[in-house]
Amino acid sequence: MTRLAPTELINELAGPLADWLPKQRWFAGKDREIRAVRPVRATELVGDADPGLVHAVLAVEQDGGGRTGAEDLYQVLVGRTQRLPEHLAGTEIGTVAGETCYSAVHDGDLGTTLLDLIAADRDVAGVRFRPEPDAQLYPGLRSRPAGVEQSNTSLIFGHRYILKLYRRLHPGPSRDLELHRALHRVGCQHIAAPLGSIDCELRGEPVVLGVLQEYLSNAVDGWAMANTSVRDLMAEGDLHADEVGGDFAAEAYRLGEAVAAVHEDLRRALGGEEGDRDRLDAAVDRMHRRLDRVLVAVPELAPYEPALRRAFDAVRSVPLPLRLQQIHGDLHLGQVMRTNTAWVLIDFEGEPAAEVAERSTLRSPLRDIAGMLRSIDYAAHQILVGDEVPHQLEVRAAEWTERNRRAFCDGYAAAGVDPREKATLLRALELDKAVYEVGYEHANRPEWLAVPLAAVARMTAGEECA
Ligand SMILES: Nc1ncnc2c1ncn2[C@@H]1O[C@H](COP(=O)(O)OP(=O)(O)O)[C@@H](O)[C@H]1O
Ligand SMILES: O=P(O)(O)O[C@H]1O[C@H](CO)[C@@H](O[C@H]2O[C@H](CO)[C@@H](O)[C@H](O)[C@H]2O)[C@H](O)[C@H]1O
Repeated sequence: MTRLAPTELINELAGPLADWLPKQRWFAGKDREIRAVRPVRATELVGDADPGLVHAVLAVEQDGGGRTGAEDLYQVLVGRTQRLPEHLAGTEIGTVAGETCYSAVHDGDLGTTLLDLIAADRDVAGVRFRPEPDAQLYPGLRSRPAGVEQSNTSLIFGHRYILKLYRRLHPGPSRDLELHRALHRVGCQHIAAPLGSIDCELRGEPVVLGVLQEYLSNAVDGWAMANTSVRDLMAEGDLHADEVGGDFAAEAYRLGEAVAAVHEDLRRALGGEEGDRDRLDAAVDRMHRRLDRVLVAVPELAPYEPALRRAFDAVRSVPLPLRLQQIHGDLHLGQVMRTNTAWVLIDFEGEPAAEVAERSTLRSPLRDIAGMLRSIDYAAHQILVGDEVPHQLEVRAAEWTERNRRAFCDGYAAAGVDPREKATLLRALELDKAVYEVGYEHANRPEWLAVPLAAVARMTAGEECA
């Protein structure tokens, strides 16, 4: 079988890729016209069989959004075949030189190739497939794509492994992999064990393309669990949060303990330092800048601006010392999973809004706590969005939130320092997160904008507003 060489294939496929990319959930530049798609590198992983498999890194040039000429890097896996099986029909990208090209992450047999290459510790033309030193891998398992595709694409292998393939690539070390490795080294019980990785060099720098992890096959994510509890409560409008079957407080307590343990493990593994007044001021300045940006996009936030700025400025005079260290950076209920035995934190990529280089700056652990407290508030209040809400249910939502936020802080305090002791900083961090959420919901889920806006209103109630 004579085939186009991989780079030639991707060059020929550039037009169809430009149509296909914006339809993918993980494609970050949906709002800007694509000017060009070029292969930065293309590697044949399966060449002598049908289907074949090509690994490619694309440079996608887009205009608009004030970033004219900006180029982003994306990872794609392209399957190529003479005859696309019916079950893969929806995955087609285009046809080139008589072969149908399709998104290979949907092909369970091609997924096996990735696992087998990691297990065999192979290099293929500069793409390095590595097992972690202590990993015992069983090759040969077929893959299936994880149901939820978000910023990246994850493949699940039986009940054993999950391989996260990063889509938008950022040359340089992967925070997600580095922190998982560091936590695993100190025996952290609240992460999924890292088992392998895929990387290559791009523009002279290493870039992590994928991370293989232990698959938590019996786990439920925290958002789903909290929602079940809230629904149970709402269905029983006359009962209090501690009287209904689905009470979440014991889980919120355990979650607090788990987050404290991960913070302690991060300190043991990677150290920390004491923040000074300058660092505190820089953090406050970042809060103000974020508020400036979000106010432009969402004028509904304007009435709360004076109270928000006061809450941020209050941080300038909080007593030192302030402990800084590596933290999760993007902690919310969707980033934690409950297995039969423990809460596990996933996805240590860091704060989505921050530049990649900035994400590894040492931060206050209170930032993670603020993220989780906001998430508990979200779980109770998003369920009421859009309906004429009976007062009774609003009271129930407030009770649920209060009960579970308290339980979470109690759990954290039992295993570490009580976050409520630093109330001024915690309040400012929560408000900063809520401002971020206002921007996020406005851009992504406008129907949920009311959730963080109402939270800002509640948290600043009683204060003089604009
Ligand atoms: N180790 C794991 N075991 C089981 N499911 C997982 C694991 N890691 C992630 N997931 C599932 O995959 C989803 C996406 O994972 P995540 O790392 O957050 O990827 P993304 O960067 O695309 O958001 C999670 O919400 C969770 O449902
Ligand atoms: O999933 P990511 O880590 O990329 O985070 C983004 O999406 C989150 C929504 O999935 C968003 O989280 C917000 O909504 C959650 C409920 O869906 C809630 O639990 C969080 O508290 C709230 O911040 C997150 O802000 C955004 O960065």
